[in-house]
Amino acid sequence: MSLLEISGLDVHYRRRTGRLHALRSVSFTIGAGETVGVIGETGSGKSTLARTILGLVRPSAGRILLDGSDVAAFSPRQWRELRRRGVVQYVFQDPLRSLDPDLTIGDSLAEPLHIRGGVPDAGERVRTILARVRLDAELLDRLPGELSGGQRQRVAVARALITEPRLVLLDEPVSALDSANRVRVLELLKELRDAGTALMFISHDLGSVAGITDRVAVLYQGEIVEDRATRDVINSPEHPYTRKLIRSVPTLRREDRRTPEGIPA
Ligand SMILES: Nc1ncnc2c1ncn2[C@@H]1O[C@H](COP(=O)(O)OP(=O)(O)OP(=O)(O)O)[C@@H](O)[C@H]1O
Repeated sequence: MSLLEISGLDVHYRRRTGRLHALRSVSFTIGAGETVGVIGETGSGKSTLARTILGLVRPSAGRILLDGSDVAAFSPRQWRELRRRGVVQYVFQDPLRSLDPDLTIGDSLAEPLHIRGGVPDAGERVRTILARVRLDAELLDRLPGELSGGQRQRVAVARALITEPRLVLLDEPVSALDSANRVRVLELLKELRDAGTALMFISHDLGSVAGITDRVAVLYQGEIVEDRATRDVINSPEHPYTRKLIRSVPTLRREDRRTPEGIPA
């Protein structure tokens, strides 16, 4: 059974000018421990998909089976309970959105454990997770505003991991970082993947998810137009929109590759 199984998902937004059909009959799965990319240009519905999986947007139709439960039909109370268990976590592009500016890093990291309750060794877990993202324990007393952008994103990743989630949704997790920090955060996410956590990478840029994902789903105007192994999508894109996306990433273009190592795993 898949960890996440979405079928026939429709999302509408009400706007002054009428209803906007943001997701159209989206069906999509993520297996336990799988790493999947969702790519598409701005406005294609990527964040809407993530927000719907997190219970922040209510779908107008469809099913979202998370670990076997249909969360699309959950009441607010059931959602609170699900969040408390920390089965699904998320990391946004801007770490300041994931972190409370008035909480120290230590308190921010411990908060998901306190919300869940019954975790006696929270302090120890916080120090362990900080070491795992390779940050110094001296940062624990600082506020998010007193960290660099790269450090903040690593804290946001650590906070998402502290409840040992089975699925982490990552919305452009490295696009705001410089290249050194980008490499560090991607390495950390690869470790996570190798440890068996399922990851859903959202990005407008196929190039930034190609090296880390097993599969890629391409979202175009609210519809999934392609969903296959990353390597196949890059080597033989089926949809014209996917071909356009690939042409926009010079390092992925066939004619630019000189060695087999250039082909993303
Ligand atoms: N709360 C909202 N109310 C009304 N319309 C919305 C709302 N959120 C998103 N939309 C619209 O829904 C469509 C999909 O938006 P969404 O944010 O999911 O796209 P996206 O692919 O994540 O874009 P980006 O890459 O720019 O973040 C867009 O047309 C957007 O304007």
